[in-house]
Amino acid sequence: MQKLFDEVASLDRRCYEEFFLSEDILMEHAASGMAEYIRNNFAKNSKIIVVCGSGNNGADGIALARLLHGDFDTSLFYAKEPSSKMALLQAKRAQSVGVKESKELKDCDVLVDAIVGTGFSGEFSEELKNLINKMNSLVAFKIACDVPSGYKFIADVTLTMGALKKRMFLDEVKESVGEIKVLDLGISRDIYEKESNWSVLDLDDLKLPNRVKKDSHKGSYGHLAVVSGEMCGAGIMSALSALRFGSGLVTLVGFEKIEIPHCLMYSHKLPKNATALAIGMGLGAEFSTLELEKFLHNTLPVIADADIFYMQTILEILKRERVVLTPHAKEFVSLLKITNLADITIQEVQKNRFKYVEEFCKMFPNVTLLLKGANVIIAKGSEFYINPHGTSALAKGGSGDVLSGLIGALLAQGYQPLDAAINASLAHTKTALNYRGADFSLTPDDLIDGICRL
Ligand SMILES: NC(=O)C1=CN([C@@H]2O[C@H](COP(=O)(O)OP(=O)(O)OC[C@H]3O[C@@H](n4cnc5c(N)ncnc54)[C@H](OP(=O)(O)O)[C@@H]3O)[C@@H](O)[C@H]2O)[C@@H](O)CC1
Ligand SMILES: Nc1ncnc2c1ncn2[C@@H]1O[C@H](COP(=O)(O)OP(=O)(O)O)[C@@H](O)[C@H]1O
Ligand SMILES: [K+]
Repeated sequence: MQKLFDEVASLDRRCYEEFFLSEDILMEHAASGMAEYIRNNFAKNSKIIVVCGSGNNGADGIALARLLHGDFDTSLFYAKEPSSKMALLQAKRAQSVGVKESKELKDCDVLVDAIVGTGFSGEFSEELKNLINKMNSLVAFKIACDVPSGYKFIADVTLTMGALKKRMFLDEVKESVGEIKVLDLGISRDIYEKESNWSVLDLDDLKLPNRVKKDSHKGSYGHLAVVSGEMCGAGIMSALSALRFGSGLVTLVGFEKIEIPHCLMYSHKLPKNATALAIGMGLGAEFSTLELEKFLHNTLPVIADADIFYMQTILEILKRERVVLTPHAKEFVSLLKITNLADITIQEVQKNRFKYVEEFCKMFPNVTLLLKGANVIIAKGSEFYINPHGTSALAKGGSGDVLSGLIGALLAQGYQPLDAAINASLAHTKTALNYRGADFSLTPDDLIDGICRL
């Protein structure tokens, strides 16, 4: 798990004021970290172009060019003339050791974007927009210095300074950051960072529901009841996922007898020994509100998904002690509206995912919220996690039903809701990553099958 920060300027300030590390020392480490990455990954004399802006992000880039000069065919391209104190100093140093300046951009081995970093806000001029488009079109391995400039540069890797920034994990930013690596700034990252209630999950954080008890039987591993609605395939996929993820028993609950796989059970009533309930997937208009509420006359932990976010019944579910909600952005819009928290568009949610998740959790501190997307947010109370390991292979109808089944399985086996959501989400994305077929071909059945190889 790695911590996430809204801003790092205050962490830098602490370095100057409490650790007596100057801006120059920090910058030299930032540039050395980037140089080390290039030295480790590219042959001597490779052609490197560093595109620099006028501020300290540009200064990082100029320092990098100086460090590589002599061992690599390095040139500096000034998108804007240096203007910050450090950029002017770095330019003087680079010039005095003979770093070349280039007036045109061409294909190369490595293209470094050091136009702007975390100090930039606002809009680029047309000229800079065109320059970034040109950079994106070049054939080169692309490195973003600290952050991709304006999140418009499309990087293969972002070498970020000191700590991870939250903004890098917005869904739309996933398009531009590439792989993210954190560089130390002259002290260990553990000392550089402060406390944060936001973290990024690592795949290694996954704890599987491995069976350690020898003297056990199916009843030892819980019983998930999955409410089966109009689109019964959704419930079946959830139920099969739950069985694969260790739930001792899984029953589909509905009014109509449907064809189901032989490993599942079917009932018109909630089983007496159910230990968790999954509700919402493929629900459609199958049940009246009254009928739905019958399923909720108990204190079972609940995983609520999909259609339930458009129904008033969700307000009852929110009062429960153990509950996980798994909306995607559109369903979250409805949830925010029903709860009177906000009346906004999907675009507004996507631009402000962190803010609305925080507001929702403040209002419903008992609820575990999992907001789906390219980067999944999982939150409860004042604890916030991001799972960035999913890929667009998951962008297919039914992927979410599998996720709800995985969460249901862990709830049924006694996991606390936040742990259930975190571990199921990690299992979901790890299974997709393990898939060996073409990325467009992953089906919910492949996901369910892949659970057994975690
Ligand atoms: N703090 C530290 O010790 C450390 C800092 N570090 C590094 O510093 C970076 C932060 O540097 P920063 O604060 O100088 O800001 P930065 O991201 O370069 O952007 C500001 C520049 O943007 C420019 N600009 C503004 N509007 C613009 C526009 N529309 N279009 C184009 N340009 C525009 C503006 O130009 P001006 O208006 O002055 O002409 C100004 O010069 C950080 O990301 C990391 O890389 C590391 O070395 C670690 C140690
Ligand atoms: N581009 C993507 N990158 C990573 N994960 C994705 C992407 N698109 C979808 N997903 C994941 O796939 C799942 C889709 O769920 P959902 O939209 O509810 O689908 P459905 O209801 O059809 O099952 C979510 O877990 C989501 O985070
Ligand atoms: K940059």
